Amino acid sequence: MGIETMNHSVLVTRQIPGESLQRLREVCEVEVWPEAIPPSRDELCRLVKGRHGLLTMLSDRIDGELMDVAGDQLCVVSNYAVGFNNIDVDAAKTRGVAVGNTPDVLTDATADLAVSLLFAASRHVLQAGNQVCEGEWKTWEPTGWLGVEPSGKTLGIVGMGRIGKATAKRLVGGWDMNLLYTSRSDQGDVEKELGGRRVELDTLLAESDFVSVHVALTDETRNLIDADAIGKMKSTSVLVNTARGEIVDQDALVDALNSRAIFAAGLDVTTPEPLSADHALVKSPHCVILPHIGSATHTSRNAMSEIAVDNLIAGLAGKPLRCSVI
Ligand SMILES: NC(=O)C1=CN([C@@H]2O[C@H](COP(=O)(O)OP(=O)(O)OC[C@H]3O[C@@H](n4cnc5c(N)ncnc54)[C@H](OP(=O)(O)O)[C@@H]3O)[C@@H](O)[C@H]2O)C=CC1
Ligand SMILES: O=CC(=O)O
Repeated sequence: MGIETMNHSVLVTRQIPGESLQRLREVCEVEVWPEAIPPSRDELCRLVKGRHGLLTMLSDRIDGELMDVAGDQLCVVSNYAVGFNNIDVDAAKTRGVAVGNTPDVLTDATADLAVSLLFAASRHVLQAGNQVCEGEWKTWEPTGWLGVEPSGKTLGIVGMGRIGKATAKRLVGGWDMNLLYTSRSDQGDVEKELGGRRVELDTLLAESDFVSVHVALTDETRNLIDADAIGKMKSTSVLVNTARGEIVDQDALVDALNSRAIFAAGLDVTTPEPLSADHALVKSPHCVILPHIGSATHTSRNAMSEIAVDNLIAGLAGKPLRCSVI
């Protein structure tokens, strides 16, 4: 494979962890964007020209225009993520460009983070901790920092995919929660294992004490959790989103948190990313926001590097990708 691809040129849009880039350098010419901040659109357009392969991130918009700028020789785009809403897959299909992602290896890490956010939001973990850091911890207060508990309550999983299932497994098994979920596809195995019930979104929102969002971002799921949807939630409920910011209407969420229409929210994803420090959600005492760190463990990120590089090498050689989204 090395001989066939040796004169191929690949752009990697950020440094990635692990040793896998070394493998890539053995089979083709590699340029890695050296900075932590992603290349601008103009920079990306300049950098993709003449490349055979791209190893991209969520913040890189890979559309038909960019593929055309790259040129006809482009044969593979390998996304360093399981989500691939930043890539125009139809445009890639039309141009015969293979598209890969990194599923499974980040499922546990992301489900762990969803559970962490659920607890952080339910128990004011961030805000209470900040009180200590700011020297404002005066005394033990019988009525201070009162939160809500998941044990024995109802969990609503929006999108019973890999991460949705892993999150449900943790919370049903560990905290004895009752499970409701939405899914387009039949999930008989989940119901057998976890005893859940598949329901319409409206029912899930109305009956759940904790709602965790795990659908992929598509045209159908953009703003799925809008003002109307949030309006159906219980005033004591907690919303967690580790999927994509665009799935939740943030203005509606701000209103709901400010008016105490829901109890709290925990977000690993926002629109835009990064969210400015003066955004109402960041300021809200009822919201915990993390900087999109769902898959950020050594194990997951190293494994994602391996898959992303395997995808790229296979695509350059015209072979089926290890994990293809097309
Ligand atoms: N915060 C982070 O760092 C991370 C975030 N993510 C996000 O989590 C998402 C889920 O990942 P993963 O569980 O591995 O993916 P899966 O593909 O296993 O699950 C995606 C789910 O989305 C549902 N879905 C897809 N399209 C639609 C639609 N149009 N309408 C309704 N439901 C839809 C699928 O439903 P069905 O089964 O019916 O097709 C499925 O349940 C990723 O797409 C990504 O955005 C992932 C990893 C890390
Ligand atoms: O958001 C991360 C991903 O892998 O998708």
